[in-house]
Amino acid sequence: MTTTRAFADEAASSPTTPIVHLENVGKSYGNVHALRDVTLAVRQGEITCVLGDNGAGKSTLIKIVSGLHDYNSGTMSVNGQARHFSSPREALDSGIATVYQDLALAPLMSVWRNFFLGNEVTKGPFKVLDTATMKRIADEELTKMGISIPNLEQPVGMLSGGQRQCIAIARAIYFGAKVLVLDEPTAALGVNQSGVVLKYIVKARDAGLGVVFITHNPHHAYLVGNHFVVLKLGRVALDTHRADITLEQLTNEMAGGAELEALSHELRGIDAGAVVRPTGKAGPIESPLEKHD
Ligand SMILES: Nc1ncnc2c1ncn2[C@@H]1O[C@H](COP(=O)(O)OP(=O)(O)OP(=O)(O)O)[C@@H](O)[C@H]1O
Repeated sequence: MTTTRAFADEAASSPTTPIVHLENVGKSYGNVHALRDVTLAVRQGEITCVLGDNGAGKSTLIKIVSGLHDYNSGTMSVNGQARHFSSPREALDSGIATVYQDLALAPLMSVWRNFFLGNEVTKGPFKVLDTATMKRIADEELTKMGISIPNLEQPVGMLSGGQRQCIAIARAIYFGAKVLVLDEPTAALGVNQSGVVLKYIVKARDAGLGVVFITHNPHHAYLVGNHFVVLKLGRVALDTHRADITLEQLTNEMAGGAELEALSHELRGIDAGAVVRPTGKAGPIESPLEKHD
């Protein structure tokens, strides 16, 4: 039967050593510098929120940590050992599980099949799929996490986006992830579903995992985060802990307080209510249905 994955470097970690530590990491795509001198410590039992606007470098950071891309400079250590992953499988074997927003699960497969996808339980000399065991474990594990899915035979494509994220999180925890990287898990969700997903992010943290929560939403980050890192144009613009920042300050940092001030200065004098017609003259827009003699 499939058991929890073993981690070769586990003994090297201590509660104070970051599980994943990026130090002055840089990544370029040709002459585009996606990341420069990025330092980030991910610790067990903490939710590290990585925030940033479009193009800040969040996806590039995920790709490095999850083994999709290598970095060009600096160091990434996992449990105290410098690593260059050459595949996502290597990252997974080191305990780093990444849940992507859209690619978390296979939509046409059932809940229990998805739970075991890539880690199927087999039995006997011919390695026949042990369906009964997989269904039982999936049911037990989802129940343990408080995830209520009435029918595990249902294709996951029929579930809500929030439920799919929760199943992917439960699966990563069951298969022994030490670090859970979540790529904008609440970006496509409404308020209620976001709340459910945030609850399971906290459960993952409370189960002792180091969670990396990538988001551009400071409100979601502040609801659950212990540690906040804001990326801007590939650099770390802020690295702070919950005790040292308020939601208002974090929101302001994300909104680019200084940039917004400069923009509002530039926009002063522009009449936001004005309508510019194709002729260039301001005035009310004529309805296309209006009759002209
Ligand atoms: N494969 C690539 N080739 C060239 N440039 C890239 C590539 N991937 C990303 N970039 C560039 O690197 C920078 C960082 O991009 P990245 O996708 O990491 O940012 P992001 O914070 O995830 O943005 P978004 O929220 O829009 O996805 C951007 O300038 C982007 O155009």
